[in-house]
Amino acid sequence: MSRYFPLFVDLEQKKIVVVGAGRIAERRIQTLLSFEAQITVIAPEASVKIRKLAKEGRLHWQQERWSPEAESFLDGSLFVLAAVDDGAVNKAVFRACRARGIPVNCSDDRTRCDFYFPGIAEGGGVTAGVTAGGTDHRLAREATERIRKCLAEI
Ligand SMILES: C[C@@]1(CC(=O)O)C2=NC(=C\c3[nH]c(c(CCC(=O)O)c3CC(=O)O)Cc3[nH]c(c(CC(=O)O)c3CCC(=O)O)/C=C3\N/C(=C\2)[C@@H](CCC(=O)O)[C@]3(C)CC(=O)O)/[C@H]1CCC(=O)O
Ligand SMILES: NC(=O)c1ccc[n+]([C@@H]2O[C@H](COP(=O)([O-])OP(=O)(O)OC[C@H]3O[C@@H](n4cnc5c(N)ncnc54)[C@H](O)[C@@H]3O)[C@@H](O)[C@H]2O)c1
Repeated sequence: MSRYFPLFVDLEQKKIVVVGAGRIAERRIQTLLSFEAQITVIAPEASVKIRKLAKEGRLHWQQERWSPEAESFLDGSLFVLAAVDDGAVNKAVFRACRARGIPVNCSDDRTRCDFYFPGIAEGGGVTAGVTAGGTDHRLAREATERIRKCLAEI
């Protein structure tokens, strides 16, 4: 696999579908909301925080399991995150996105990621996205923290 290119994208008003509403989905949704994305979550159960965001109208929670019928929710999305605690479901989401030409990230399998979710460091008017090339999330976290400290001094 070649190195992934760091692209900086305007997410304001862009539809993003997240399948799964647990710990990983919640962390990533909070990040994406801070970039003004329009989130649709598909999951039968959701974390307390995601339920609260849905109640406040800050995202749309489609309370159902992934199924072939749910595929219609993918239409018009800029990209999709699959963060279900069941590899078979993440794989099914991956296939549905590939069939539609929608970039997809499976949080349980680096080989099923058209893009990686980065560590994000911001400060002094700078936004940095950090990846260790998909091979080492601990290294990505450590580098992100170091860059955060660096940007705090700018
Ligand atoms: C950077 C960060 C962003 C974020 O997630 O926000 C991130 N992972 C983070 C944390 C983290 N990841 C994992 C744990 C729990 C285990 C532990 O504690 O060790 C924790 C800790 C936690 O969750 O606290 C496990 C894990 N991660 C991946 C797999 C699957 C695989 O490797 O195939 C598995 C095994 C899952 C399983 O076993 O089922 C895959 C990916 N994780 C990535 C990003 C992508 C690029 C990574 C890179 O650049 O190299 C990539 C490749 C794809 C993607 O998901 O985009 C964030 C750290 C920064 C921060 O916290 O600030
Ligand atoms: N990439 C990363 O950084 C990283 C880190 C840790 C774990 N993971 C992986 O991410 C995935 C999610 O982990 P988590 O800790 O958020 O899990 P979790 O148990 O907290 O949440 C799982 C979510 O999936 C939903 N779900 C279950 N079946 C579903 C279905 N059929 N259709 C739609 N939604 C369904 C549940 O309702 C729940 O909201 C796991 O595969 C885990 O291995 C990735």
